[in-house]
Amino acid sequence: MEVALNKAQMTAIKAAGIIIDKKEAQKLLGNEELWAFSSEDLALILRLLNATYRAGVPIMSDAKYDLVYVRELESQDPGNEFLESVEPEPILDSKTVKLPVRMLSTEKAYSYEEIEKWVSRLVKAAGEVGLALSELNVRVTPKLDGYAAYDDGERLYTRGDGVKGQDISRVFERGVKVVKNGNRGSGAGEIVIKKSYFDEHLSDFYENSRNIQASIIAEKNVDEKITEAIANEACVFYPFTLLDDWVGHYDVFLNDFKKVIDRVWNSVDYEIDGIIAEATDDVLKDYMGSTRKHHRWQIAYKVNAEIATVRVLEVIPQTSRTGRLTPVAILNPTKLSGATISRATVHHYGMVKSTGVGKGALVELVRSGLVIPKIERVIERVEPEIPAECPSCKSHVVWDGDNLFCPNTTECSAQAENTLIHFFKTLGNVDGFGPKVISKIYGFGIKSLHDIYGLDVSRLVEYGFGEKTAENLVDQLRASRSIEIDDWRFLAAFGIPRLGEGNCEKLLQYHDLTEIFDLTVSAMTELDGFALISATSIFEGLKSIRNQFWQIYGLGFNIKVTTRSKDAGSAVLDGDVLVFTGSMEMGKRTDMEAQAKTLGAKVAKSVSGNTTYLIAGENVGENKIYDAKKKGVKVLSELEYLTYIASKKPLFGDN
Ligand SMILES: NC(=O)c1ccc[n+]([C@@H]2O[C@H](COP(=O)([O-])OP(=O)(O)OC[C@H]3O[C@@H](n4cnc5c(N)ncnc54)[C@H](O)[C@@H]3O)[C@@H](O)[C@H]2O)c1
Ligand SMILES: [Zn+2]
Repeated sequence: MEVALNKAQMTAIKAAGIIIDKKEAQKLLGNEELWAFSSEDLALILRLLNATYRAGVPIMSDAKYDLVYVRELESQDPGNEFLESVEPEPILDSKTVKLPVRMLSTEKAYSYEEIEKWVSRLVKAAGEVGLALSELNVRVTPKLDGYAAYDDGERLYTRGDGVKGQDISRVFERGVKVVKNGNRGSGAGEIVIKKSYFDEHLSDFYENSRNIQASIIAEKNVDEKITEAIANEACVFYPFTLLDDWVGHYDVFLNDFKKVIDRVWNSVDYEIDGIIAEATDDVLKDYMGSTRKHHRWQIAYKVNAEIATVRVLEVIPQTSRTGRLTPVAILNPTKLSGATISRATVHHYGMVKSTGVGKGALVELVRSGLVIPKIERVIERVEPEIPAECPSCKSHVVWDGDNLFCPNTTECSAQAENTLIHFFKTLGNVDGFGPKVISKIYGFGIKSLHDIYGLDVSRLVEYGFGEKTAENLVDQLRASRSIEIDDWRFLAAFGIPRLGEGNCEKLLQYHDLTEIFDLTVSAMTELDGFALISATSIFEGLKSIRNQFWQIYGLGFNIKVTTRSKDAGSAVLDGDVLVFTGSMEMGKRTDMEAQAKTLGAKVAKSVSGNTTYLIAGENVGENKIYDAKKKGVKVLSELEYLTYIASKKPLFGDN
């Protein structure tokens, strides 16, 4: 196998303190005859893989890492240091600090039998510690596949090497919130990105969410798309205590294993890479303790992943609603984890070009659990075919970054049909207008939503639909207007770029549907969560659908209006940058900080030239005060601060 390491991967390897030159590293990684390696070399390869993975630029899938590489070292040298310790995270440009608690990895199980064995160890330990078996319960949660962190209320820490981590409190300063409006200080969790948001807004720009997590955590500036994702609460810190869970007796857990797993597996809209099962009894947990690598009372269950080598029959382009050409690889049908796979999408044409996926290429496919199969790597590349024209309208296609686009936004039938399909799919209240029906009526010249809503039974029969089907379709059109629909969903159905469901919901918290077409770009940027780039593109998008929108709106839909955000316009501390220090009389400092944020202030951890006020409670060192004053920052006592808020807050209004 050929492995070409890129610059980011080499940087990650160097940053992890591994001294190796690029050629040598490529040679090690390229040789798949693992049995021929010494255990030192295998451990070195694992360290290379780990360093790139933690930096957000992995070389291979987790499945292959776990099932091929780690397993090989386990069989050759089970006591190897690499296997016994927590796989280290890269050192960031931030302070290394001792962790308030040890943060460990988890033991892993890939089969029911391994879970059974773990449960029997719990049962044995329960006997030894005198816990009645009727009280032996298990908590099961989804295993979030994000970036591990620990929040003690003051700081946020990375896992580091499990004992010492790094202070990444800036993640909160960047606006990342605790999920579900949870409190600060709820312990271990993961920084994760909402899957649906990633697919809709980020997948064209980032290969995986790990790239994004890594840049949020690193010192470097995050780009606008990430800032927007943070503002939309699509990127959050998720403490494990807040996870929906299944808790029950160990017997039920074993007997209903599949049911429990299925339920937990589907309980969150975040990437997960398995489920976590753990004992709930504190005495038992204390008694069982941990190794240097994992807690004995906890285990991760991962669904067996499978890998297959497949020949590509051809790669065909498909034009999406936005004009982007998606490369679809048609494969020699192959059985993988119980399903027959005959196609897989490639990320974009840039990747087709760089990896050489085309007719006759040999690729490796991985399917892990319920995940859609992915082309893991290309074993034999070919000279790929890059389409010159749109498969639908034959327009000459153009590159934009890594993507090919059909520029014909007005007459490309693929774009138009997919736009119509998107409308009905987003409304989500009727299901008759899928790809087949849309494509058929489009062929008869029904090219707009307005045309569709003008259809009657006799016309549909003319187009070749049966009487029953035609009646049914007309009924559905009627139903789509009479069934109540949220205004944000209705707006999102028009498919304006950057105006997906999340942003529509946000926007309509501030303005009515009827007002948004008159919003200026600058008015939009003043709303929470709309940066300049998206505001501009939303403005253009709204302008371009304006007429069509009112035409459709005028047909009379049963629209439910979003309730206006209570604090719209009540950000009394807007523009203030506050730093709190010392112990407060009126409540916990963290609560005061949270309140200040809801009032629109930015809260920082240390005083800088940008700070508006330093709010000093009890027991604050002279130096701190002196320092702040020297920087020209005004110092307020707790009481002065509360008076300041009160003076800005309208007293009895609810606005
Ligand atoms: N692709 C690669 O090249 C590559 C390289 C290195 C590691 N990896 C992957 O990383 C894994 C090792 O990662 P790890 O050391 O983080 O160990 P792990 O996969 O066992 O995960 C342990 C972590 O799970 C997290 N977690 C998520 N949900 C949880 C929940 N509900 N309850 C409790 N904890 C939860 C915790 O933060 C904990 O630190 C490997 O098994 C492999 O899959 C891949
Ligand atoms: Zn086209």
